Amino acid sequence: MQIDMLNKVRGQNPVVLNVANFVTVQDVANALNAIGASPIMSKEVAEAEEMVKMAGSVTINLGTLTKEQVIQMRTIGTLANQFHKPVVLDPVAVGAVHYRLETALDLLASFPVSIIRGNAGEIAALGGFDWRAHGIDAGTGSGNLDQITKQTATKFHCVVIASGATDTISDGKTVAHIYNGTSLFQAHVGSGDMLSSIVAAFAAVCDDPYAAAQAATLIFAATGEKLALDQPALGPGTFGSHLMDYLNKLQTTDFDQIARFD
Ligand SMILES: Nc1ncnc2c1ncn2[C@@H]1O[C@H](COP(=O)(O)OP(=O)(O)O)[C@@H](O)[C@H]1O
Ligand SMILES: Cc1ncsc1CCOP(=O)(O)O
Ligand SMILES: [Mg+2]
Repeated sequence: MQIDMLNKVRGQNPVVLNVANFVTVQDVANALNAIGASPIMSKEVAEAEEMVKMAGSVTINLGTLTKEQVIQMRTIGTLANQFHKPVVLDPVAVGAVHYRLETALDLLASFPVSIIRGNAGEIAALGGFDWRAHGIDAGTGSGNLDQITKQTATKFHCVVIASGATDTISDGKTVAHIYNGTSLFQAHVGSGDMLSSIVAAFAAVCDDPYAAAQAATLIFAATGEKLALDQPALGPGTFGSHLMDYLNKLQTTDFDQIARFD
């Protein structure tokens, strides 16, 4: 586990281009900034080429998609591939809304992505597995998440992160798990979106998307866990603002005692 990748993010301050959703855009920008990356959001397709050239990586978040935005997503994804910039796809609610699933599959057929980061309901839907997603939330299913994550990674030739109480990560060959976290993440809308863009920040400074996915997922989940342990009185609102402080202040050594993964 390359926890010291956090220092590379802070040292290089990579620009992360985000096609964000309008619900959590500010959380995503602040979380990226706090951890040491440089966020930029864009809604205009005409600036796509300049934006992609400037960026170290790209996050495409389907959270509040429109037809116009899907054109922008396709343009940015294609350009990112052309300029060798890693793309992270966050397939918000594809497990619950058929239109979104069709759109996500269409985008994935148009350009390759380095990493897909979603909850279990979203990853199962992309992989074609049976699951009962619940809006933006993972919902319930009885499938084996190791198999679902691994086979979805194989299907799309990329790294897949299925986040949740345990985060399951696969490159299609092996499966890794992160056991850190806190249930307060579930109470704060935007936790998954922040994670996806932080994964992109790590992918910008590391040529190995599997290693970047594992390091980013561990650091995000363990940061929330340490915060919840240090300040047990926090609720969903205060957790969100304190999370920014912790993303900013924690050092790699702070994870020595707390990190749980295999
Ligand atoms: N029940 C839980 N217990 C601990 N951590 C959780 C739990 N659910 C989600 N997380 C953490 O919350 C973060 C966001 O993941 P998740 O909630 O699955 O995404 P989304 O918001 O897209 O559904 C991840 O870091 C994950 O580890
Ligand atoms: C509530 C909502 N509606 C559309 S996008 C969105 C935010 C999803 O955020 P997250 O997946 O990070 O919880
Ligand atoms: Mg989500």
